[in-house]
Amino acid sequence: MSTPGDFKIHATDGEARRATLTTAHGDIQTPIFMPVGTQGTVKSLTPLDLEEMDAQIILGNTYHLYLRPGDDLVARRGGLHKFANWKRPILTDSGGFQVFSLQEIRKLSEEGVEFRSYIDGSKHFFSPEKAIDIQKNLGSDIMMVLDECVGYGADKDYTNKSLEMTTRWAKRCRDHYPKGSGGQIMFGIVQGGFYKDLREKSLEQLREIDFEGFAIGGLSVGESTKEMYDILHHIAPKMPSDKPRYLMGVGTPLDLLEGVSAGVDMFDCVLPSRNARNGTLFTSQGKINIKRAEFAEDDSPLDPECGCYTCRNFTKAYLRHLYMAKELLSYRLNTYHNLYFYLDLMKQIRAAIENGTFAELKAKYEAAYAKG
Ligand SMILES: Nc1nc2cc3nc(NCCc4ccc(CCO)cc4)[nH]c3cc2c(=O)[nH]1
Ligand SMILES: [Zn+2]
Repeated sequence: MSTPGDFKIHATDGEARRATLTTAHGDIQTPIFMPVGTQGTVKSLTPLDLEEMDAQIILGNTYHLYLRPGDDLVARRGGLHKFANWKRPILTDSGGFQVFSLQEIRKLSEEGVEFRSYIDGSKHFFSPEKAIDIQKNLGSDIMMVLDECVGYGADKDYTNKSLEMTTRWAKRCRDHYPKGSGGQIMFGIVQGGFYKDLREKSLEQLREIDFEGFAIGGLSVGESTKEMYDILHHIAPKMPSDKPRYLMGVGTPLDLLEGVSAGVDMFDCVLPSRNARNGTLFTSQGKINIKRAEFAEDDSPLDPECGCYTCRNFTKAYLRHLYMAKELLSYRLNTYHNLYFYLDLMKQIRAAIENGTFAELKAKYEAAYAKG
């Protein structure tokens, strides 16, 4: 009988790992991409759509669900799985990043963070314990600790003090929900900004705490791709090799391939769903924007190599028309394709690690996406 948090590595190819992570709502095959369902829904898609494209796990958000409809309301309805009718695993972010990135007005102290609701301006306070209680109410399979994600360009002294508080908060989160006290598992979050020594310090402090997995936070915050990859390759291989490694908020198709090559197992990003809504679509030949006039009478599918519902049933001409007409179906068909593309890329990555051809797969996409 496997236990939530069990992590079994089946194959490696360089630093890349092919593994299985056990959660209370089923096993997850990694490397994995997690579609973002901030408010308990992946915008414009149904759970059936997500199951059809083999989404194994989706991401929800403590900050948003706490403010609306309320984590207590969700708990009274049996938790987020029941409320949203999603039977597979859910990971919830702790809200740290959202408070720091969405809120101008907020007060940070050792106790936690005070902020105002973006909905009605009411005042709220997240302590580490409160952030865990909300995730307990939501019933997510993987909980994230409350952390401070320092902004891009934060100086070394501030970054150092911040990571030390994030470690103290991480300990408080773990103590508030000890390992094995329920079916939900908990990940620590490595901070340290763009300072390699501080990244190592954050990791050394966190690995003392018994988390089922570790995330890399503080990236995808406005830095260049080179700066992200530099930190990524420095810290990912140093993270516990027997536990899942999750790179938060990342990224483009090339970022996913780079992350896997550095030893990362889990990813989430709003990019595929958000870009779908502005007509930017990912294909095996690179990125295209469907609103371009050249597609007005193009009767070919979006991506001839894609097996998704959108590519099997509609032409670029029709998808362009829907976009220009601001039809709701444009969101749905574009989102369906982009997420299918990301999930299929991860499926190709898993197979490539199993048969030792990951480098070739990475080179293929680097060529297709070279123009950025
Ligand atoms: N708890 C926690 N959560 C995080 C979430 C993050 N998400 C990101 N980046 C997402 C950035 C991002 C935002 C929007 C778009 C689409 C439009 O361009 C793409 C990426 N970085 C992140 C860092 C943290 C972090 O340290 N701690
Ligand atoms: Zn498609």
